[in-house]
Amino acid sequence: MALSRLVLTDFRNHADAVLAPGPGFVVLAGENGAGKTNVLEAVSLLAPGRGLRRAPLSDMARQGGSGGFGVAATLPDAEIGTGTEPGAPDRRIVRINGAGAPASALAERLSVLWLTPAMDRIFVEAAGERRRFLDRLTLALAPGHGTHASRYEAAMRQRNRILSDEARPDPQWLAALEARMAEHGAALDAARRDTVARLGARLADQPEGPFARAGLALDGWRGDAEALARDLAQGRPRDAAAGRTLAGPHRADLAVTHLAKDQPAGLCSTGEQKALLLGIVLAHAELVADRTGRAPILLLDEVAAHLDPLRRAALFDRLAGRGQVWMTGTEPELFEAVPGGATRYTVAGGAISQ
Ligand SMILES: Nc1ncnc2c1ncn2[C@@H]1O[C@H](COP(=O)(O)OP(=O)(O)OP(=O)(O)O)[C@@H](O)[C@H]1O
Repeated sequence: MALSRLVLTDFRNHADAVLAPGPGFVVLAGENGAGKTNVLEAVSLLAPGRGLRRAPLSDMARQGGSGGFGVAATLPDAEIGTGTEPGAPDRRIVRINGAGAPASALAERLSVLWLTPAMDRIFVEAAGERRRFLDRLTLALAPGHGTHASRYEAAMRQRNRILSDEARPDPQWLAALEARMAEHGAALDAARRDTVARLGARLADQPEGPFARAGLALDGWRGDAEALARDLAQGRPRDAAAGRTLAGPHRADLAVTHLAKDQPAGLCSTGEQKALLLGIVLAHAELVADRTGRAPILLLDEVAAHLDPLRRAALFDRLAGRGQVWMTGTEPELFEAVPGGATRYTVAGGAISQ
């Protein structure tokens, strides 16, 4: 799976950029603030969700531009695009082959996965970051995952509102919402467990190399739809008092262990944590490629700069021939060991040249 053409219109600091990358490595080099991460962010918006910065859409339209933005790409079998219109900076538009589509439909077209410097703290932050990471991994294996997540959350928001606002909430209304949460919540939980199990098995099979092997487990609520519906019904008074739903798959956490050291990832050094993340992402990319026949697009923001030359060469080796891999760095020299056939761009002040 690779983009053969990417067009940015008024996206961040790129007024009008057209890229025609090859199917393998795509290297973006340039000074701080040149607009390299912006290009990766644009690609990340071609998947469902808020992209790699999780920024509001209204931040993305170029200052001094039309007020809207566009990101369009050509895939082997489709033209896809997303953006906003000048008068509606918060409303996301998605098009597939020229027709309007929900953002969730993008997951059926391509998988995009990223590693950014902001993810360096994922193992010491609150569970939400790790859960989001796991959900992105899961989405690449189960495209319906995003729809289950949004339906679960929509039903939960309604239930929370009724429990907090109504003195005597209608039990039938609550039961209907809880049934919806149970259906989608159980599907969410099952898909996450499946991802953790498959990815865990793949990581366990790998030799201890330059990227640390991670052990994975899903912590938190577990059960089936029936159990979840029962737990929610019993938890009404508790949730009404708290003003939110205190138990369920929306509270799950991905527990990661450094296998060789038998240590929780949160206690590992920053470099070790980065190596764990990289190991998970690489194993996941291979798993997705084997299972779906299409390698995810990988966006590695400033990853090369944090690796010593040996690990850097090992990274390029491992990624060679595994689909489209976008990498950024301030120095072109960081990418000298990238095998031939890479598309190399220089980014400067929002202008991209080859
Ligand atoms: N909506 C916007 N309109 C115009 N420019 C923007 C917008 N949003 C961000 N920028 C600019 O984009 C630039 C940052 O780009 P980006 O994060 O891609 O840099 P980078 O090349 O990855 O840099 P670094 O190496 O420091 O990570 C900044 O100069 C910022 O001011």
